[in-house]
Amino acid sequence: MTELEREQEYVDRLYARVDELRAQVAEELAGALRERGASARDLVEREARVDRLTERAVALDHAENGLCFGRLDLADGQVRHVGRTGLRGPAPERTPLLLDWRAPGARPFYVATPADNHGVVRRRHLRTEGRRVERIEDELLDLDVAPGSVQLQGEGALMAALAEHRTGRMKDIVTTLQAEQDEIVRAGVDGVLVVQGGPGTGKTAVALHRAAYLLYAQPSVARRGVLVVGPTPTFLDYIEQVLPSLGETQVVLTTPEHLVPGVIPVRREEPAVERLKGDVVMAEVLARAVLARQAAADDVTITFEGDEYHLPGHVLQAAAERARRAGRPHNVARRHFRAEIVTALALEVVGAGFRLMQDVEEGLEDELAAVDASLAKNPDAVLARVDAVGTQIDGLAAAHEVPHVERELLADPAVAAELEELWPTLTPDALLRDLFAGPQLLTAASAGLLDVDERNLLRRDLGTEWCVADVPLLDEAAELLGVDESAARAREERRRRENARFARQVLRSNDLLVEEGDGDAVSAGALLSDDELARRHAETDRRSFAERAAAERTWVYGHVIVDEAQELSAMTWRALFRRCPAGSMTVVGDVHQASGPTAVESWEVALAPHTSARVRRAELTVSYRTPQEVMDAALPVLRALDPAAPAPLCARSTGAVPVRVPVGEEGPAAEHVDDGPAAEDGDGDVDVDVDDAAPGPLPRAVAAVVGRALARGDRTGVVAPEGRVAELAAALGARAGATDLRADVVVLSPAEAKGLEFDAVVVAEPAEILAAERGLNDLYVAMTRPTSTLTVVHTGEPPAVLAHMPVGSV
Ligand SMILES: Nc1ncnc2c1ncn2[C@@H]1O[C@H](COP(=O)(O)OP(=O)(O)OP(=O)(O)O)[C@@H](O)[C@H]1O
Repeated sequence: MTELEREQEYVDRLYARVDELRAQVAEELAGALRERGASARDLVEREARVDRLTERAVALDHAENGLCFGRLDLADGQVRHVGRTGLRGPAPERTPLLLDWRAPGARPFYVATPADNHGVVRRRHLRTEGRRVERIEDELLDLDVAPGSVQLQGEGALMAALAEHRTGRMKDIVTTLQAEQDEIVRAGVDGVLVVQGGPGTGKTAVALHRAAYLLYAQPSVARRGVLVVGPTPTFLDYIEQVLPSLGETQVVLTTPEHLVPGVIPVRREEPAVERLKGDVVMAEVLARAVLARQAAADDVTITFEGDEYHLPGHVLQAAAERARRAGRPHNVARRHFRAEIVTALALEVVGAGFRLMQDVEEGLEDELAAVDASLAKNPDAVLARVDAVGTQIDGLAAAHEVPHVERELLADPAVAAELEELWPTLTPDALLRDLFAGPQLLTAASAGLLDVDERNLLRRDLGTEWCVADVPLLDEAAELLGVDESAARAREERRRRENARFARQVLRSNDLLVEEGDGDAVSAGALLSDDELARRHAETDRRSFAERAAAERTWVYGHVIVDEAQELSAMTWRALFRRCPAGSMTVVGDVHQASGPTAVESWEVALAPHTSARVRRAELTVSYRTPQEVMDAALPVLRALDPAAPAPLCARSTGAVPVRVPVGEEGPAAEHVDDGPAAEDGDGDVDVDVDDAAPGPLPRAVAAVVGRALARGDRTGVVAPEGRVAELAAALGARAGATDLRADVVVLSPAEAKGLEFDAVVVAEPAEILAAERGLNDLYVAMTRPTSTLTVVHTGEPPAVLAHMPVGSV
């Protein structure tokens, strides 16, 4: 029997066990669903069991592909197979059959080297197709073991994975995770872990595997889930399969611009506006804007039942001060402010009535005239109050009156309107709209913080739709304003009681509940409290974890992962730390790829305001995407950005030297474009749906290069200056901008290309890319997207940073 056959036998055994478990789970699930249950508690337990079994069934399904991918032979003779999930044999032995890749025992699979072999003699990679073992490949790690005793087979699993054609969907790298990556994946959960690394060093892949690891290893993370923040929706589409393929679903994927549920920004603004809105100064402006809406008046006069009552400014200010105590947000503090003001008013009203009565008793003529006047205005109210206070008015009697008058005050629309004016209920939307559209509000909120030009940048009409940079401001505003949940809580309590009543009826009608004399619920052997009944019934929220978490702005996650983190503004960082106040985050990015208006050039700057968070740094140094030849071509761009930047090391070299294709007025001189090795059977002919009426020589040249890449079977990305994306896409018959990456050819701006990769990349008109605000960074991003070939197509002279590239024959 060959080694391959032996492994096949073992893998067959694993799949047989999976099938057995699946059947078992399915049977138990069916049984659980059929169960009627003797008691209401049984019902509760049954439901929990159904949830558990469903989760297990899903995990077993996810493990189907690539169930087992590794094996460790230890010096003590032990053999461990490593895979996507842990498996044990049947009870009572429960022999370990397969080790979950995240278990501590599997770690040597990723980190053992001949120099530090962690007790491993041999590491074996298994490449499977469905349930069939296609290939095995061994590494000998204990050099003291006689070389003849183990057989090394196959090419490096890593190289095979890296050389594969891309599919437009990121795959997990659980089978070939490298040691420096594994260290990051398994790093402790506390504090912020910043991972800096050049293009293609696996930052995204590692961050996602870290999410899977933490969900497996850290109960606190599993309870609250993980938030993954990526740069664009296209990027999220690109990575969305990775965590499910690792069996993890407790994850919410989002972009900074979709962080606030219900807010869908329609566009970006000028860089200067985005920069200003992203600056931390806006937190202060917003805080002041909220303060300005709280009892801003000096004195007020409130009319109630025809009489005027005066509230001096100092009374209002003192009440406002007390309401704001303990950092209560505006809409919560409002309740306290209102209560105090209403009491003050009620005392005024009662006091006025009391004085009136005294005056009446003293028989002062002019005061009688006042009573007459009052009666004339509102006879019922005055007589009612006189009645209530009676003849023996004193402080006590007046105090009894106060709650009654408070209720009357609150029910009076004019008083309610005055109170609302003094301290309005505000939504984030209203606060920001009023601020940006009202010159006075903005000037007051930003005095000493912003100058006139900056204020002008923020001005907009009341009805303008939200833009990307408004999102963290709306989040900040939501935090400052808070939600007064007292009414909702009261509603919830009513609903809870209603649920308990309903659950009781259901149980009674199913003969599961016997009512005892005192009204307590007694079921066969089990007592169920009202609370439990209500909870049991209320748990009808069948949304998935991700749906619930994503819908709740204030959801606190167990861990937050931020990709392309160098792009985030200070205001976005504040919004993210709110989603994980404990500051448990993995922040990955590359400061040399920083290109947006709010991007930072150092992690210290980005995280400085969050000094309470413990920050650790890690670095990834080897690029697994970018071949050496491509990195060499991009190196002058990196050096122009930062002469001291270390060039990422490359895991492989392809022999395909990137070329530039100059385009004259007439376009490429011939139909043939030599941009690297042609497909084996390719003759270099253009095989792309080129629009013959393509408007100019550049689109024609790009189309020619793309055609050649497609002929090689390469999934191709064209990265072009933003202003040319539509034109080039039209010429190529492709869809422009963020689109389905599974298409053969995609045309993107450098910003849209962030984090993505393609077999072949065509960079169009680099001089225009360089003309953007952070053009060098954009060009560096664009040039480092290919896994295989890079071609730069340009009109005119090449930019200096690309002049070194050899010219492709045209
Ligand atoms: N250990 C590995 N085994 C196999 N493939 C890997 C490994 N590490 C990274 N890769 C692959 O390298 C490519 C680049 O990875 P990834 O996108 O995570 O890099 P990145 O550092 O986020 O890049 P960028 O900064 O350009 O966004 C991906 O195709 C990824 O699957």
